Amino acid sequence: MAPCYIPFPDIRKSEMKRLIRSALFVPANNARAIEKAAHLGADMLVLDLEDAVGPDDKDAAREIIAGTLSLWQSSGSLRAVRVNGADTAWGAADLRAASQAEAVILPKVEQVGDLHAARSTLNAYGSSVPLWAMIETPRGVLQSAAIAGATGTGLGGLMAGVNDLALALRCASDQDRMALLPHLAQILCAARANGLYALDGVYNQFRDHEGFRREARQGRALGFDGKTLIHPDQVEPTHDCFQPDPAELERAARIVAAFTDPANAGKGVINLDGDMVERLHLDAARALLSAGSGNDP
Ligand SMILES: CC(C)(COP(=O)(O)OP(=O)(O)OC[C@H]1O[C@@H](n2cnc3c(N)ncnc32)[C@H](O)[C@@H]1OP(=O)(O)O)[C@@H](O)C(=O)NCCC(=O)NCCSC(=O)C[C@H](O)C(=O)O
Ligand SMILES: [Mg+2]
Repeated sequence: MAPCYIPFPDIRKSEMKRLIRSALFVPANNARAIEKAAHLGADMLVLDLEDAVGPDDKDAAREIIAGTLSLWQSSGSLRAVRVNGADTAWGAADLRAASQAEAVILPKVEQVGDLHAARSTLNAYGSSVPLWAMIETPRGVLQSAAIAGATGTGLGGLMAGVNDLALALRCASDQDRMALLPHLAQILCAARANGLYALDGVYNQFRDHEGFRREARQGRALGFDGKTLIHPDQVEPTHDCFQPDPAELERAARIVAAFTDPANAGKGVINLDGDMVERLHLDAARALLSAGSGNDP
């Protein structure tokens, strides 16, 4: 399966970036899931050495990284490894073993120094693999602007870790995530300000398909590029949700047509069916249409 590329839907830039709507966590101690993951079409696969693996299995889990990366080579997915934190007994060895991946996910990033430390360790192994930071503690949320600004460390994106965050905040994660929304918005804003990917947190009730779709739509409305996932059933609905729907494309085409109309030549703002539409909306509409067509805006 070939990876999908679209222009990053950031209207300030027209660079081509890989589409990452779905990032599926796959426990490193689950051989069946690792094999199955290769055929699920997720945009990113994350071999998880951290929370999905108990302390007794950590060393064995690390041993299967190279084989898994090779098994996933033809999957078309971006192949990532989530390592244990640098403050654990396993973090340093994990980082070394993960240096051949296409992305390394660092859990519970709380300060810029966490990124610099990981980068210099990886550099010492000759690896320029991009880093992704999970923001999942109150300190991490408060520091998210500084963390996201450390793009010189090869930072590619931020992921919201809603389970750890809700636990640490002692807040509820039900009621449409009302208590988490300000923190999710802060993570999103930090990523957007620095041109990074931003992925929403996981949805634990993997048999509740309607609830999952509702939460995925909410994440998209917040501005996230995609969602982190825990189960194969969540891949397809995520892809459905995180791409422009026909109504959005149709409206974008009408905005472009309206500004192309000679009657509107030179206007900065127009009336389109009772909505005020500005030239910034024109730029966004062009970006959306070219994302749909796979061309540069
Ligand atoms: C949640 C699960 C334990 C459920 O597993 P299971 O009971 O096996 O579910 P199913 O019987 O419905 O599984 C159907 C088949 O799908 C395969 N499967 C299941 N999950 C995955 C997966 N993640 N990737 C690939 N394949 C998967 C099963 O093997 C079945 O296959 P088959 O036998 O052929 O039918 C399980 O889904 C699971 O372990 N999920 C991942 C959990 C995980 O990684 N957790 C840690 C990351 S989330 C996190 O930490 C977020 C963050 O840090 C935070 O703080 O929020
Ligand atoms: Mg976590």
